[in-house]
Amino acid sequence: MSQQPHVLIIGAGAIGSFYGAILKRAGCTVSAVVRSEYDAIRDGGFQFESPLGDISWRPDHLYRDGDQADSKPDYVILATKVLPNSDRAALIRPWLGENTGIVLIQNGLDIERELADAFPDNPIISCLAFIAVSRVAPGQIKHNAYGRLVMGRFPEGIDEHCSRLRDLFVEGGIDIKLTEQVVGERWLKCVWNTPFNPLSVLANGADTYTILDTPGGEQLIRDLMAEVMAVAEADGHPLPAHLPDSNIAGTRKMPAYKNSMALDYLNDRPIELDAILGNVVAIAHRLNVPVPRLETVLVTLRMRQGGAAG
Ligand SMILES: NC(=O)C1=CN([C@@H]2O[C@H](COP(=O)(O)OP(=O)(O)OC[C@H]3O[C@@H](n4cnc5c(N)ncnc54)[C@H](OP(=O)(O)O)[C@@H]3O)[C@@H](O)[C@H]2O)C=CC1
Ligand SMILES: CC(C)(CO)C(=O)C(=O)O
Repeated sequence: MSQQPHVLIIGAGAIGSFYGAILKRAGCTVSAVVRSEYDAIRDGGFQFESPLGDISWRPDHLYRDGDQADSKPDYVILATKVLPNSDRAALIRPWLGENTGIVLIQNGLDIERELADAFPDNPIISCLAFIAVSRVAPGQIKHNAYGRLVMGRFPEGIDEHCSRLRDLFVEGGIDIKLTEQVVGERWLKCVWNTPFNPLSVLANGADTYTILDTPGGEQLIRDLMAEVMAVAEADGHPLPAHLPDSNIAGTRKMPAYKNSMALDYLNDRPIELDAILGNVVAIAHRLNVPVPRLETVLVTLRMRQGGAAG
């Protein structure tokens, strides 16, 4: 691999453009595939408001889609939303060389398998983002806080692709945790996302304080967390019993916050219902773990979507 890797971001929205900015600061060549915001980004690049300072940047190469693929980057970072109608393998395929690392910075559970099956010879680096960042206008991004990534090779382990990428992110100013057990880390994060994200949509785009402070709200969150933890344990990833307490205490310490699914709902965009909730319920069914509350939330949201997500 060359001194300064070439990184391609596919789906450079809030997350993709943020981590692209970090890799640009680390001296990488960073290119981007963008869809609806192509013209704005071609004209003005990615403009940031961020506590990190001015991290605005312009992609070295800008593409509309894989038909324009003219290189095989060292890493392809996929940062689209995980939606049922999006063929993620098709988005990546045109850009893959023999040794290209596939990096997923996306929420959800069991979201890697489809890509591991499609590209068995390429390393898959699975990442969890702990950050609050959102698009406010075409090409304009507001980074509110945080930025830490947890990453590891899927299905397990840490290899040289992970370590190299970790070094680059650290050089760019981001805190990274490398993990041997990235699936366990996905479960850990889902204990927060699986209750909070869908509930915020049922509650009409509610923020974290509204959810926790509505009478019965915190208890509902705790009950949903307990169901997620029971599925995680049955799937071979037991989680610490104090997790609901520490998650809730941590959430109360942050300012009132609207998660990414609440923002999608409020902006009339599709929500990642299957990746964040549906896949957890599917695993529960496979392993015979009762999850009545998670099922209720899932089915109600599917009704709301007119059955489209079913
Ligand atoms: N934002 C946050 O704070 C956090 C987000 N996450 C997760 O990160 C992932 C990305 O989220 P986020 O960045 O917020 O989402 P955004 O909606 O901001 O960005 C997604 C990007 O993907 C693009 N895209 C979708 N399909 C295609 C396609 N076929 N070709 C090219 N581009 C495409 C979208 O373009 P278009 O505008 O055309 O739709 C958009 O630019 C999600 O899984 C989310 O759950 C995790 C932690 C925090
Ligand atoms: C954990 C959190 C809230 C970080 O932004 C997230 O993953 C989301 O917004 O979906």
